[in-house]
Amino acid sequence: MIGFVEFQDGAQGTAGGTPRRAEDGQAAWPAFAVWRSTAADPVFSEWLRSAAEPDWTAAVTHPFAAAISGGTADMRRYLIQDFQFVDTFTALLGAAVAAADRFEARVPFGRFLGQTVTDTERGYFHRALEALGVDAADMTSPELEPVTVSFRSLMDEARSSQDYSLVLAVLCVAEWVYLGWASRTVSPPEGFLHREWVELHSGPEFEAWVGFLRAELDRVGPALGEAAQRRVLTIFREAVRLERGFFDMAEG
Ligand SMILES: Cc1ncc(CO)c(N)n1
Repeated sequence: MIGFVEFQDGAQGTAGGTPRRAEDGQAAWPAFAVWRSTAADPVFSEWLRSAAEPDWTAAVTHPFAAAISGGTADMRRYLIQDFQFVDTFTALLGAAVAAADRFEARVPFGRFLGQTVTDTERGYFHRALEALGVDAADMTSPELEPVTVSFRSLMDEARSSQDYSLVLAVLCVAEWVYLGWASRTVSPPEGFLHREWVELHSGPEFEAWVGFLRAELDRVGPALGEAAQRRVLTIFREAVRLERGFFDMAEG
């Protein structure tokens, strides 16, 4: 039994200020087999993404994300918390290498893990946190915001499930949402803090990476039974809600 439906998001039932609404119950969304017969773009990843509205659009058009693109966002709290997100995200990428159902699917995860997250992105974090004057303690073990705790719990649930479809769903949300806001950047911001963060999440290579994650969901999702498809939908929606909440948290 998968326990990610309920997770720590504070006594008020919010994550980063985004209320959970009763009408968000997954039963309201049609099954993939039904939805597919009338959808304009009838792929599994689009079934998931459209079920995650309005949080999806709220995340990719979030004022904090727009402020990163515009070079004005105060990155300090956001990057301190995100470094802790990335720690768990990296472990989840390792789970994807382990859980993928074939060699050719393991390769992009391994490549992204080794060449991007643990290399380019790690370097960015080290330079950025140093430039922001973040001390060693806040770099390695800061006080976690509630939304960071919730997001890490969700990723840990997916990782320990060792279920490829669930691991994939969470990874795909994180990367697709980031491609969404970063691609809206009109002109590169001047300072490296904002500019490199946009560059890490946009451009042809990152688009191909998100394209791979979507294609994997489109490949394995339709073959699942209806109950398993619903479990993917539930974790996908929770991840999108947390992406929105993470930007709310960053805004303060
Ligand atoms: C919260 C969050 N979501 C997604 C990404 C992109 O991996 C990130 N760095 N942080």
